[in-house]
Amino acid sequence: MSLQEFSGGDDRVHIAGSTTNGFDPKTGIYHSPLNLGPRYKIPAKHNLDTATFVLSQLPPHHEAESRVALIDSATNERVTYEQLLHSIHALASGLYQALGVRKGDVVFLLSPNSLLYPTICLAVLSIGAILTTANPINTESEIGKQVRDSGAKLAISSPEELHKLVPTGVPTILTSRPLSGDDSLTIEQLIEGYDPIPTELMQARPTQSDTAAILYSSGTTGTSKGVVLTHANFIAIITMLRWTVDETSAQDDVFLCFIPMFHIYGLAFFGLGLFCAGTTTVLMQRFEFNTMLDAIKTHKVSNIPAVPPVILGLVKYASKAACDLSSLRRVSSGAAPLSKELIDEFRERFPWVEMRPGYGLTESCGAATIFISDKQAKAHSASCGVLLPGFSAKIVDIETGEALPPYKEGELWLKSPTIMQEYLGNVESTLATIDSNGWLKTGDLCYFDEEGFLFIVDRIKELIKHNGYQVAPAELEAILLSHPQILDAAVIPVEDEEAGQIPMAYVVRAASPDGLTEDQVIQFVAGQVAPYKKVRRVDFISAIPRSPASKILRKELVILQNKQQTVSRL
Ligand SMILES: CC(C)(COP(=O)(O)OP(=O)(O)OC[C@H]1O[C@@H](n2cnc3c(N)ncnc32)[C@H](O)[C@@H]1OP(=O)(O)O)[C@@H](O)C(=O)NCCC(=O)NCCSC(=O)/C=C/c1ccc(O)cc1
Repeated sequence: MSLQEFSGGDDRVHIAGSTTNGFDPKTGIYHSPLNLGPRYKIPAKHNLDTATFVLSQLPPHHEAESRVALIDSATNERVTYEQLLHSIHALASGLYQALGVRKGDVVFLLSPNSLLYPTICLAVLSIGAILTTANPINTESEIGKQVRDSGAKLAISSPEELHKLVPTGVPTILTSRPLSGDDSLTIEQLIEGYDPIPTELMQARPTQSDTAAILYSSGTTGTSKGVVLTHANFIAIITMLRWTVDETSAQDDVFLCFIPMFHIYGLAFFGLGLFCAGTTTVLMQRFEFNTMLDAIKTHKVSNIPAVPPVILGLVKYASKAACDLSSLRRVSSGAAPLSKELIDEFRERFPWVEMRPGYGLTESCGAATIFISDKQAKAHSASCGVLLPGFSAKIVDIETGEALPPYKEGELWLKSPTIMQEYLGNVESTLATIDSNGWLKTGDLCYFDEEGFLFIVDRIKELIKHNGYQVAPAELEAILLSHPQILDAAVIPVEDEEAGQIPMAYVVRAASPDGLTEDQVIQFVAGQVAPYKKVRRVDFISAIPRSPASKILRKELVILQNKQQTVSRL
């Protein structure tokens, strides 16, 4: 969907910050009750890329010299806005001139969060190359699959993960020099060795309709899929983020980043978008609870985009630990469900901190809902806010396909200029996820109240959410079935207080009934997947329930599991 198509036809009167429900009973469509106002129009100019858009909004030169964009929480190293701008241009020039990276080439980035991460993202985007990112804890075979699927021409890797890229044969440069003294080319060398050349001098500039990134998500079905996001998608979400910072008076906040920038949540905030607002971010390379508490105190952190396990940790441990969280002003939450009980407990323990749950997907290029005021967030405690400006939604009856009014539960469908183009090379999944009118079927069971606040009830799609990361049961089942002693298998989510959910496998053993133990099954899967995807419990069963069409009836196994848990508690 182009921006031009999107901008037509909406003549309703919006009041910024208000929450009329925006529901049109004639069409069954919910419109955002918010608008961007005259200052923050999503740019319609076709010849515009994400990096140029972001860099045009950095603080002015006289401020950029001293204004700090990033601080490494471990080393206290700082990057000013001026240094950031210089590094991005120098790296873009190095990638273009020394390595011949051109518009449309896919660059695979494999690294934990680092001060250089945003520079790499913005440099890649500025020359029209396509960014694809991955979790550095993914296994060699998961990484190999993504390299092949995305068609990566070049990889950029942290030294620790290089060995996983070697078998792919893709030329790789390192983010920094390894301690071993390996003499591979590094990003640091490119930044030091190349003078910025104005991006306008480069041939074939990217436009809004070009692909900017391919981020891997499990989508509503099956295994990992490449979510194709355009520059138009990023420019739209960054415009909304910039607007959000103003609306919530967060310009002078000190942000803490531990959410990974290889996912859309971290990428949109910390890899790209927040620089437009001139804010300062304290960056943690790896998450560790006590290090986080120290960083909050040392750097007087005021704003944390977080995920539910971290909020649970704050509630359970921080209030008992001798730590100073007085600088905190706001904690938001995304990526996985946050219970009303936990939200209420958080507010009780940290009454000076605003708690703002949100909702978003990789397929919507990040956030789709927001709370503009704390008053609203408190009054609608189990909700994740109202639609962001420019978003429309439908609640669709799962049986009849009918668009439903407030308080009726159905599948949430979204439309906005941030919605992905497609799943890379997967027409079937794209057609199953985006309908012919551009509606994205989220796979989440939701309802709106009469004021336009969204409530997530359950997941229709069969994804497991472990620590805010997606785990696709089908991927684990395929691995289980490759074991010679496993006849059949199904994987379901089991609720877990700390991680949200853990993957549990039901396994039908082949021939010798005592041959295979729970631990052997767990180890077999653990050897092939990233740690967050590990099967953490196994139960043996005589047959997996399947529909006549042979589809696994996971709901039946979930009911069985719940019953077993109740029995074991008695
Ligand atoms: C901070 C968390 C919650 C916890 O970190 P952790 O404790 O280090 O755990 P990890 O999950 O990183 O690591 C899991 C496992 O990997 C292991 N590990 C760790 N680093 C290593 C290593 N380098 N080598 C090898 N093993 C290792 C680690 O030991 C552990 O192993 P195990 O004990 O077996 O579970 C971390 O899980 C985390 O950042 N989760 C968030 C994921 C996330 O951002 N998802 C977003 C998806 S996008 C989305 O949904 C968008 C929504 C959105 C919503 C609203 C909005 O407004 C906008 C957007």
